[in-house]
Amino acid sequence: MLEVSNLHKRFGDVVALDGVSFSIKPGELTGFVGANGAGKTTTMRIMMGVLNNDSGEVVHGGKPVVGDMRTRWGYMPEERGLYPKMKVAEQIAYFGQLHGMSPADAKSATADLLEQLELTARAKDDVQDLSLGNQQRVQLAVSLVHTPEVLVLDEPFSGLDPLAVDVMAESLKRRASSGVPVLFSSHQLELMERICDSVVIISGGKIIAKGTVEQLRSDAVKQLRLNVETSADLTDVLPGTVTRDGDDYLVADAPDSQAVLAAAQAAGPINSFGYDRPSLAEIFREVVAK
Ligand SMILES: Nc1ncnc2c1ncn2[C@@H]1O[C@H](COP(=O)(O)OP(=O)(O)OP(=O)(O)O)[C@@H](O)[C@H]1O
Repeated sequence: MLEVSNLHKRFGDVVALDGVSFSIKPGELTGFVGANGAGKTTTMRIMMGVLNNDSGEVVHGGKPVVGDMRTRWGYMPEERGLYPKMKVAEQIAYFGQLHGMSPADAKSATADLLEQLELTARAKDDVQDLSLGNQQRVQLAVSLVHTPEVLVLDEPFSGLDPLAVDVMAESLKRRASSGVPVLFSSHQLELMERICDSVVIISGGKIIAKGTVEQLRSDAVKQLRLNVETSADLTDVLPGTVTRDGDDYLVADAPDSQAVLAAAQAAGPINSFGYDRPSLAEIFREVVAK
């Protein structure tokens, strides 16, 4: 288990983090969501030890994380850090060796990653000659080459085309399912909803919601959505606060879902009936606006 516990960080008068706590289970792909300036990068930098916190701690496998315990972690920083004039394959293998791999292991891991990230044809090109999206794939390879036991990625999907997004998402899912805790930030909430096991939402330096996507969506359920085969108007017939969405009825504040079902059944055959679960983007807007 990777735990971030009660992190506090100020930059002068700015309170960047105000008691940030969350945990990621091994094997969980966790999305980190927040508006600009919410505190994602600051949290990730502290997790990786590139920025000092004022208080709080990061704990991995029950032990506080200090210094070179992160040698086996993988990180994609916000400020991408590749050598533009170095060749793609050489660069990935070089970073592998910096993490303690033998030249032969680094070379073989590099070949696997080039294949997986669809970069084999570019192996001998200088990084500076690649498109930004392909440079980002190289950056991902650099964070993965040493088979990290923890993976932290700051906006790995930004600026990628849909095909590159799929390649990267597949690669992160694969790492997570091999037992690695993976945390990545993104503003692409539909993507998060599609690929994440869980989500942490930060606002103004505080965690305001966390849980699996399913939990967050179920907890946020506020209304029923139903469609009934009838020409009658059921707005005043169904119990609760009733609105229309096309042919569907939306029922909020229902005293009891079974009472709504019974009233609908009395009006005609039911085409559909269920909870109207909000999307992650809707949940995000709602919790951040609170
Ligand atoms: N080095 C710094 N000096 C001063 N203030 C900083 C510094 N780094 C971050 N901050 C401030 O801390 C707060 C959190 O910033 P942070 O970069 O962590 O947000 P973020 O959620 O990553 O935002 P974005 O989505 O825009 O990348 C902001 O108010 C930011 O201006």
